[in-house]
Amino acid sequence: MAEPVLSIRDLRKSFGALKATDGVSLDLRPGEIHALIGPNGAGKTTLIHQIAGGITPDSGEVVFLGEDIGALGVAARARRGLGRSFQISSLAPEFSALRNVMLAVQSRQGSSFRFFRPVMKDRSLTEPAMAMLERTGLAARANVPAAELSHGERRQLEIAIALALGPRAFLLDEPMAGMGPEGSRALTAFLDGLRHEAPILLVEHDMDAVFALADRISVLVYGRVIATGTVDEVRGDAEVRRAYLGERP
Ligand SMILES: Nc1ncnc2c1ncn2[C@@H]1O[C@H](COP(=O)(O)OP(=O)(O)OP(=O)(O)O)[C@@H](O)[C@H]1O
Repeated sequence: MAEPVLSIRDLRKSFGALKATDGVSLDLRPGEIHALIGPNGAGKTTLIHQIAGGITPDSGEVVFLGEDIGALGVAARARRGLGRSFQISSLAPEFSALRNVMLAVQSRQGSSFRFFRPVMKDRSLTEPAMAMLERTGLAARANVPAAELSHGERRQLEIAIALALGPRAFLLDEPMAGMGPEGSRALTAFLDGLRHEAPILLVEHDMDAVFALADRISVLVYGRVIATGTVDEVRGDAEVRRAYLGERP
């Protein structure tokens, strides 16, 4: 089997007496969507932040592309190709959608000797940025300030920005949140194709999306992975049904 792109080994994080991450190990393999599901407060977001670098674990390892990245900060992990799109947006609201993506393209290219050229006329920035907006279905809204985009459009923009950074893996925390049924369907189709570009660790409450997309699912309950498997394996797992799926209407 191909080497995992991302490996988490025995990660632990407590907040006081609460074990938010209680010995979590999981892998993200090339080409896969690995969904992380679990009830509210199970520790999904805390885990994602430890992988991205925003929260320091008490112990355990995060290995990305064969390198232990535990000592690196958020920006250094992003530069290594850990792409993120979070519930909390990092867009520049007054800038157009295009300009927001251009900033990402620029940070990837490095910005030497750029200041002599008017940025919006710099085709080495506008063309790749436009291509990303086209891929995420936002090209027609390129000149609209991020602040005026709808919630769903901002999600598309965040993904365009993540793509512009040339990710080797994606961490997506509830990308479907706040999307209408139409938006969820469109985003599901988009993520379906994206896995071949970079594998995705997907935290998501929308079970239709999870069951449609996931190659594997890990179920987190009280900071522990109680099951990992294919959709069918996880749906048929008695402990999962009891702890999580069974309690849903
Ligand atoms: N900074 C913090 N200080 C103290 N407790 C925290 C902190 N961050 C998270 N927690 C607690 O850790 C547990 C896990 O929270 P987390 O947000 O990771 O869960 P989650 O699975 O992402 O939940 P949800 O599905 O509701 O987003 C919760 O009990 C939460 O209250």
